[in-house]
Amino acid sequence: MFLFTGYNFLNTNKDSLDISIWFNSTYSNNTAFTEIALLRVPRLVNMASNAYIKFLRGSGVEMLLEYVKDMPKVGTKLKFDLSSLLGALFFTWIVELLFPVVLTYLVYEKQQKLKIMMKMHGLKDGPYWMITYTYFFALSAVYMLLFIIFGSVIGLRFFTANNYSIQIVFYFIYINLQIALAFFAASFFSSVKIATVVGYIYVFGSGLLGAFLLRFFVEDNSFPKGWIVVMEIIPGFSLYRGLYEFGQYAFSGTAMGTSGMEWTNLSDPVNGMRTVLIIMVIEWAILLPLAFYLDQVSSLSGGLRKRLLISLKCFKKRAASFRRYSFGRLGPKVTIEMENPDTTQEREVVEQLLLEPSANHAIISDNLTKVYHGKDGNPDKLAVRGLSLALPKGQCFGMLGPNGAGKTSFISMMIGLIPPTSGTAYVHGMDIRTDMNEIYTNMGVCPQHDLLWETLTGREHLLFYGRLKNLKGAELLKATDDSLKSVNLFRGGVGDKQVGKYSGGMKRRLSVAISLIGDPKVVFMDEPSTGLDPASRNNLWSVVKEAKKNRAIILTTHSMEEAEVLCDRLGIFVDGGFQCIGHPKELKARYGGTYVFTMTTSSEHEQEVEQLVRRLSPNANRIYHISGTQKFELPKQEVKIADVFNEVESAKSRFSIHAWGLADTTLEDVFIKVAKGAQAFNV
Ligand SMILES: Nc1ncnc2c1ncn2[C@@H]1O[C@H](COP(=O)(O)OP(=O)(O)OP(=O)(O)O)[C@@H](O)[C@H]1O
Repeated sequence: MFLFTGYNFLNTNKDSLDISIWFNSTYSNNTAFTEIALLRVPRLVNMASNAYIKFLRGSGVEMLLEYVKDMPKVGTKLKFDLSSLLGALFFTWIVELLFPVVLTYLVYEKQQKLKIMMKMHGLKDGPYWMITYTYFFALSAVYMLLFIIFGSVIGLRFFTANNYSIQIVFYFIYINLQIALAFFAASFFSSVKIATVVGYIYVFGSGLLGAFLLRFFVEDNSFPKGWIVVMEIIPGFSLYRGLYEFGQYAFSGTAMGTSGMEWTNLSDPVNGMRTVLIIMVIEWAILLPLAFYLDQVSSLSGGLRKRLLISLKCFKKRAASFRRYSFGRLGPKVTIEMENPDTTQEREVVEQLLLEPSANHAIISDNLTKVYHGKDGNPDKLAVRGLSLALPKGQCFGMLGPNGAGKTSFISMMIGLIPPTSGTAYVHGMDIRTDMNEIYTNMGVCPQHDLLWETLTGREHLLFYGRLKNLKGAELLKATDDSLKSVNLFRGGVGDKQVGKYSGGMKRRLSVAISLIGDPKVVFMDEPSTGLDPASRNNLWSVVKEAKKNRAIILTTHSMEEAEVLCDRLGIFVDGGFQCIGHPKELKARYGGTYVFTMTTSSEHEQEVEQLVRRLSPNANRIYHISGTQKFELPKQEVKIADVFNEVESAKSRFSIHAWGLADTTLEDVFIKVAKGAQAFNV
């Protein structure tokens, strides 16, 4: 830096010194500024004072105290733009704040399985990405626009000095890169909490490192420029560098009285903006397809794991479609000791259907198997053992089974939530391993746990899923109203309340309505009536009864009553396989060829009760006995109901009977018998 100074000694008599000093500065480098320092001029005054003393007292005299007096000057307004100095770090943080917002939203949809739910109802990957990307782009664009407008309105040179078109191009490219980065990062997270923490650490970390590390290297002329470019590959750093350049040009403009960055300045050797723009465009073009690909193959998405190698997938798809319906069963046959006759019969039907396809069958499960691989030294768990099932249209099939039997695992494979370990299933002839996207367009799902957006209303959910099922205009509005009415969410504007304010039962009914909207031909319902009060449950049953007329429904339930009311066929599922399959009445007849006789007396008459039962039925079997209450199974062929009444009447005259009853076998009795037989109650 050069300092030019002019002295005009106006009066130098013995009494007073009158002097004018002019000063100005240049920059050390005439290609562009490198640094700007505030000028300090007391030295000039001291030099003039020294010269005056020497003039009066001789050249040997020296003024002892130097630098004590500031330069007298006229009052000026300090032109100092704080934003230009602080800007880079502060504005990096402001711009980057959108990153954790986008990331958290994407991971939330994945964690809550909302994304897979949307896919299950027919939303394809392409439109999902386009809609989500456009939404975040619009959000970011509005945010950045307000950022520029606000900064300009309050007059910060950081915004007003630099050419607006450069700023707009820079922010446009950066927000695209930031969204692509969020999509990319979302593939690696399955927990919203962790994603949020990591997102904010990235924002603050990259800003601070940019300000204290990158900036240091940028300003150090000896640091290799190539390394700076490598560092700027990190999007937070490229953002920092761009904002740093805006700040530098705006601030130098302040000092020099010129404007900030113009397009022509992009070719300045010290201006890193052009490199940053190029890096960001290339990175965006790489990150976006990479994120899409990772989303497809990532198992963390909670969805069906796609084949990692696309070529392998294509090969398998071709092979599978070639084998479909021609080679019979796929996958290794699971050996099941002493397979029961119902299962064997169902397996044979499936094999026949694979050889001679029938358009009448909506669902064919062929030897479907699921093994959960044990982690941390735990053994593998065979959750579904080579399940074969053929379900014609218009039938509601019920899966009953104790907890942990494998019902949810079976449904999850059928709806694409988890991949089968071996075997497969066909939905209207389409393979669940390869054609899930096509299957989704004709499938309705009511999952075990409600997958709903807390902030949307019930009606909005139905409108959204209705649109996914290609309903439009008046047809969509009618279907939505009908759906809300059918599940009792129409009256009193309940359907227009946010789902976050719904009770558990209301959410359940909405989930059922969603599974049926758009007339899907195959519907899976996992414990649909869980948590419903009796009135709502009855209402739901009539909805399902109506719905099953022209579609195939598979439902899992723990309610025998529900199974009996709704299902045309039942399978009792124990320890990964069916123990029996049949119509509820048929199962009751088969497994329940007995009446259940119950009598409660005082304890001293228990013996007499047992004798009474033996007289009625010599082969009666006592199944329950506790403090005076006994329960017996009486083979139907040995017992006449009239005899039972006569015996009880005559017993009443001999001892006191507190209560008694005779009941036909219920489905619950069948269930307990079958499940007990399979020794499944150790779960
Ligand atoms: N992700 C998993 N990893 C390991 N084991 C699992 C996993 N999911 C389920 N299991 C095990 O597989 C078996 C079947 O579970 P599943 O949830 O399919 O049973 P379910 O019949 O639906 O039970 P419920 O009626 O309680 O919902 C259980 O023993 C369960 O512990």
